[in-house]
Amino acid sequence: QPHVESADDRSFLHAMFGERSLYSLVKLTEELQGRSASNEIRELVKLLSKPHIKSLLSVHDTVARKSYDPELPPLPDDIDDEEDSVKIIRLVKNKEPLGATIKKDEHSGAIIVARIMRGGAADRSGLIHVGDELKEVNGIPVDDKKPEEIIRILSQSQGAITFKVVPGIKEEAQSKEPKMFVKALFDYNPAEDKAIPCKEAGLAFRKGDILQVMSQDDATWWQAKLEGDGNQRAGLIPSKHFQERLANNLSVSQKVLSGLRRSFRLSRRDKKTNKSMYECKRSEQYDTADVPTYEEVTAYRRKHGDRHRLVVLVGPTGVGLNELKRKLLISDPQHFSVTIPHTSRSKRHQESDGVEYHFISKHLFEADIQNNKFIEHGEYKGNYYGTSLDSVRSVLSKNKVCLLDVQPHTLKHLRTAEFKPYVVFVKPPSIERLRETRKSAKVISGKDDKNSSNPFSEEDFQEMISTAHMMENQYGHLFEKVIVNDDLTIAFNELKQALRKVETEAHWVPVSWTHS
Ligand SMILES: Nc1ncnc2c1ncn2[C@@H]1O[C@H](COP(=O)(O)OP(=O)(O)OP(=O)(O)O)[C@@H](O)[C@H]1O
Repeated sequence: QPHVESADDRSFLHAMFGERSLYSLVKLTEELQGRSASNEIRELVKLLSKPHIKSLLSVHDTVARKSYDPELPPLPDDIDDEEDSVKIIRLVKNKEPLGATIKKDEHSGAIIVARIMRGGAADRSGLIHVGDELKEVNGIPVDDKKPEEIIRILSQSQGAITFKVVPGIKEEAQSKEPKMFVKALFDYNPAEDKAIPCKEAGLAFRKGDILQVMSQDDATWWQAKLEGDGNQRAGLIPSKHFQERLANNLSVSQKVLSGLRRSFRLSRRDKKTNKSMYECKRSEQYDTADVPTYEEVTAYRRKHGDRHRLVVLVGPTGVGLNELKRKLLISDPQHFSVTIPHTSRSKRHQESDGVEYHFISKHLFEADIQNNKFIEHGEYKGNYYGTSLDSVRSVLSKNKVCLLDVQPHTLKHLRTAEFKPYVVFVKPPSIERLRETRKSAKVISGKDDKNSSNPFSEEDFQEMISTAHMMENQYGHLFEKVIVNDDLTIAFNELKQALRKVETEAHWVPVSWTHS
């Protein structure tokens, strides 16, 4: 043909007509038309005319023609020189949300892309950016629409969505993936949060969860992922600052409420003498000061020969802290140990200094209180009793695991790089289970001086449960492990296993504990 001029075209046609497959196809067509009588042929015709075979062939043809690029709307002929350059973006939407939020600019009234969620569909496309101005969605102008209306249009559309945007000013190139991990110290559910700009974009988490913070660009809403969750998409979480403000407003009402509750039974009793010890001031009990938000953490694994983390047991009186400590000590006396308390009372003759107690003078005891040498101290019948920081150090320096039970308000003083406390909260089971399991247990009463031990009363159980509740509310964010002391053997095994894990496996600790 005269119009086939170039040598390239000619050699292409020559090669195509010389193709064996084309030859076979032509032969096949002839055969099919000529001999329609044969059963095999009829069957083949039937197979080839099935819709899915047809669509397979059609897909093949589309791919072979490379015609899978989106068909863009034609460019308008009369482009106004004054008009900003626009970008036409076509995204195919599946069930996954787009992962972008929009807002109306207060001054210009323009619809602006406010956020792109890391790892979401919009982010992965690389086509939409924060600051882009949205002009049209599927050909519908959006300038005059409210963000909610636009969201409705988006959520109703399926398949390909075409956006017309005016690109915003280019953002700084994203720095490499941030690696800040935080432990959440509160529960968060975006569905119940009135403040969040978009509930669907929120990330729900529980107290104790580890979050990887992906972006802190926004002062009120950070973007984060749950650690260890396969999901690559980040969600919105309240920033530390924002949560602190919220929580501060809340805690005023909480304080009023807690004032109405019955007070703690404050004593940790001296088992030998049944003394009430370690009273704490009411102001101290309610002094949480720092609002629990997030704590920056890092992975930590104890190296062989390193000191052990201090094991701190917390729980309401009578829940079984001493029982659990005793069982641990018996199970491995070489490994576990407890502190020796100080007292200002005089030594009895069957006692030895440094065994039952460190016996010191009242004067020295008072000086030590002044110098903050005690974790807890108290007075009973004119004598002081207390647990010193040095008594903990002494156990740890022998490379033993130190078991300590304290009032929860002392936790914040113990949370240092030196002690790295592993805080276990021992919780009572339901009141029904308390009645069943504690039938033969004795509450060692410190209320009278007669060293009496009585069975638990119904009131003891109720108080145990309400105190546990209160402790969890107020200090729950500091507990790394919660053990319900229902069946003693089960609780003990759970504790022992948790302690072994902490000694041998990597886990999260506050960043400040690792660079000292
Ligand atoms: N799981 C359990 N089942 C049955 N009895 C239990 C259980 N745990 C503890 N007990 C019993 O309950 C009583 C109180 O326990 P324990 O003295 O260990 O409590 P505690 O938390 O140390 O209390 P306190 O702080 O007042 O000294 C003891 O008689 C103990 O044997």
